[in-house]
Amino acid sequence: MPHVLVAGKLHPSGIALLEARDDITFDYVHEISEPSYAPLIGAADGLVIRTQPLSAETVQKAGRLRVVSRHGVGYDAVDLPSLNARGIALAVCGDVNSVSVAEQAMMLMLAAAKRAVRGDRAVRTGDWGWRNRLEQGELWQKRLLIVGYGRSGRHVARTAAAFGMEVSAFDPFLQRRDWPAGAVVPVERLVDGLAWADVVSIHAPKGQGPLIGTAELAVMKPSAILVNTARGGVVDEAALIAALEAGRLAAAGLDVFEDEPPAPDNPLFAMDQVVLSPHIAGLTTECAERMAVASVQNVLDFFAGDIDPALVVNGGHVNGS
Ligand SMILES: NC(=O)C1=CN([C@@H]2O[C@H](COP(=O)(O)OP(=O)(O)OC[C@H]3O[C@@H](n4cnc5c(N)ncnc54)[C@H](O)[C@@H]3O)[C@@H](O)[C@H]2O)C=CC1
Ligand SMILES: O=C(O)C(=O)COP(=O)(O)O
Repeated sequence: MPHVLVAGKLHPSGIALLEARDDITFDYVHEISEPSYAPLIGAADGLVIRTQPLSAETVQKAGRLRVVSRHGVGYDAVDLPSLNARGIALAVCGDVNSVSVAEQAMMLMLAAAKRAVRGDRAVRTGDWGWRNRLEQGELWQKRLLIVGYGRSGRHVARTAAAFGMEVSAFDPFLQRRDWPAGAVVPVERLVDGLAWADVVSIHAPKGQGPLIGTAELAVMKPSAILVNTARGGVVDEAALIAALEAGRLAAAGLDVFEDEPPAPDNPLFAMDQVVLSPHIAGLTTECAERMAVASVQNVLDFFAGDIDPALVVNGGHVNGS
């Protein structure tokens, strides 16, 4: 009988799918950290995992493991080479959280443009005169660059167009022929898009190094806003802090950080031109349920031999092929 390890807190609807099965056993570890689930990995044929690391060392202990299912889509914390070496499939949730991410990106964009943190503080501290300093701005007719034109980037593009924004996107991995028809103009060079944009929203996965560092921030307008709902590390956090401190960038909206949770002395905490959220872009009540159900269903489908191949990242390993 296949045994599933659920590593990290899941919406009860996902757990209910496992409880309903008498042909599956499972362990459930609420804590999101590798040391908390690693001791149980040896018994698992399937693993459902949140954003915590899955290291090569833990994969080595996973003698029976056949499938890893990400609750969510980003898999930068998973050691893919060690899964590939053992023929272990990695599945992601696909399109279940992109609407939620896009809403969060729009919320951060609006909150940064309207200087929501400063406005809130002004009311609470009796600084009513702040309203006439006119730091707050509009999104209407502003230029938005989307970096990474995949599932979440495309939802942001559609929503931003409805706000009256002019939208371009940078995605070097999308062929021109795959570029969806519509008003979104492809940008060939990231720096050209950054120099053009009033707002930049990041929707690309975390790779080897930061996509946006000192040099990229330097070409952005001093009035520009940066929004990151993708991953900490896609934007060089120290470079971002330096640009904000020096007034070379006007504002930022961040859902993700290089260290999560960020250290209490992170300079971003003292900046009220910055609006922050605790990696919740995909974690609305509705979306948490969709991700839990989808990630558990992916494991069940894998054992049944009928998982959607589009959801398996390292596709060649499905069903041991
Ligand atoms: N904050 C949160 O709660 C969430 C964060 N995420 C993050 O957002 C990322 C994107 O999610 P989706 O849109 O669903 O993924 P996706 O795979 O649909 O789209 C990502 C796009 O980025 C492009 N890309 C890859 N490398 C790039 C580069 N160097 N420059 C520009 N574009 C590049 C790809 O070609 C692809 O079109 C995930 O990898 C994940 O890290 C995703 C969901 C929730
Ligand atoms: O989908 C993603 O990549 C996320 O960041 C959300 O993942 P999580 O809810 O932390 O498992």
